Amino acid sequence: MAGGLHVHSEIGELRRVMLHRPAGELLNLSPDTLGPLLFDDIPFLRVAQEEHDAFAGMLRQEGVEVVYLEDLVAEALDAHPEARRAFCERWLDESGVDGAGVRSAVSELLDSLPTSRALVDKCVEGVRADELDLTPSTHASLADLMALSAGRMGELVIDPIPNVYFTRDTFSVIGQGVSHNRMWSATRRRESIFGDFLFAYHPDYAGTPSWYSSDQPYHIEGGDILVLSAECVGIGISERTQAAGIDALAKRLLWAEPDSGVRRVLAFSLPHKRSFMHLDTVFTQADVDIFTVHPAILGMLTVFELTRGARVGEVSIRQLDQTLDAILARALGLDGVRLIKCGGDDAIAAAREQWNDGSNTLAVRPGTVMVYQRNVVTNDILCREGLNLLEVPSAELSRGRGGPHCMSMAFWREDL
Ligand SMILES: NC(=[NH2+])NCCC[C@H](N)C(=O)O
Repeated sequence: MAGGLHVHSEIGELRRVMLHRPAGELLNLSPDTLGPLLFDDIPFLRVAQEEHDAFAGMLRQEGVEVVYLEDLVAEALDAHPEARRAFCERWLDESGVDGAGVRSAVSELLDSLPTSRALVDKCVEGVRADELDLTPSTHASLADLMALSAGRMGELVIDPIPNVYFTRDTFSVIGQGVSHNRMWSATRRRESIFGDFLFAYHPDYAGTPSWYSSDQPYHIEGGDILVLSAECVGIGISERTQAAGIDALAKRLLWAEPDSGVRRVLAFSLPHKRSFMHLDTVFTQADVDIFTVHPAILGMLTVFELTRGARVGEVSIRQLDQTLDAILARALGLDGVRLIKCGGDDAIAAAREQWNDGSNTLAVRPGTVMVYQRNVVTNDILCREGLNLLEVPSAELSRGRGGPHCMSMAFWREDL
């Protein structure tokens, strides 16, 4: 296995995966900022890190190479020191620092950091006013004064980016290329900077074909993208992923030069609400012919198929009227697939365990899946259906509203 990317399924033997270890950014969450920062509670960092280390350790135990986003971005900046300034400027531009005085104080803080890795960590963590070296020029404008009046109480001048540990979402590996996604929420938009610099400058990843770029106008989030096979990609039309974004991504995948290999995009229309946040929160693939699903979506998904149109660059669209299992079976070239319901037939367990990502499984190979330990009802059912479960401790990680699939981006899977 060389550098680069190779993902043609959701379940082929996982060889390399990218994570982010949650860190100081979670300490910069406060009750007042939880809503806009897309958290429902404040995780206890030390335990969240222990759980995350357990997750990474279990992956390694299965023979998977674990790489960390923060290391890759730092390596990219080390390989191209001239890119460090552009990286800082873009992060400052997108961080909403309007006053020139505060901006230059933050810039100095960034410049004082000894390593690229410390820089990346700081950018994720956010900046408190009491970390800045304040001079008279820092108070030169109204914008500076307003930014700092909060700061006197030790508050944040720049918000943290606490959702980085959901590495599934900001860019998506499809085949040998990558979709640089434009995120739906303001809090997650700066995450794109990391992927953009990684794929521009990292020695192992520069030159990777791009299927979508984060400066396009329509949002797409990676949790909505499932690589069902080398020829077929499933994408959720959701609160997070706009239909127009899928039009653009599908067109590129279907007609890209060099060829992406994708011949069919299935678009699944989801209700626009938080419990159905992404396609991977309502179903994920666990084995060649097994999916775990949120029972509430059965019978209510509208599915469209996008394929090459008659002329170069054209896309033809048709609505599929079969049931979800029939659509998935056809997409995978199988006679049938089994859909295992999160929570079984118990509506309360289904809703509760769904909320804690009960159907957000990460396959390390066909039939062996990582799941959150806390979803005992669903896990019991998955076991009885013959799946091999690797249970990730999840009391704290789950507070960010994402499970093993959301917390990982597959970089390399063996072909099935
Ligand atoms: N692929 C996923 N389901 N990711 C979950 C992301 C959770 C995160 N708090 C957000 O709201 O964006």
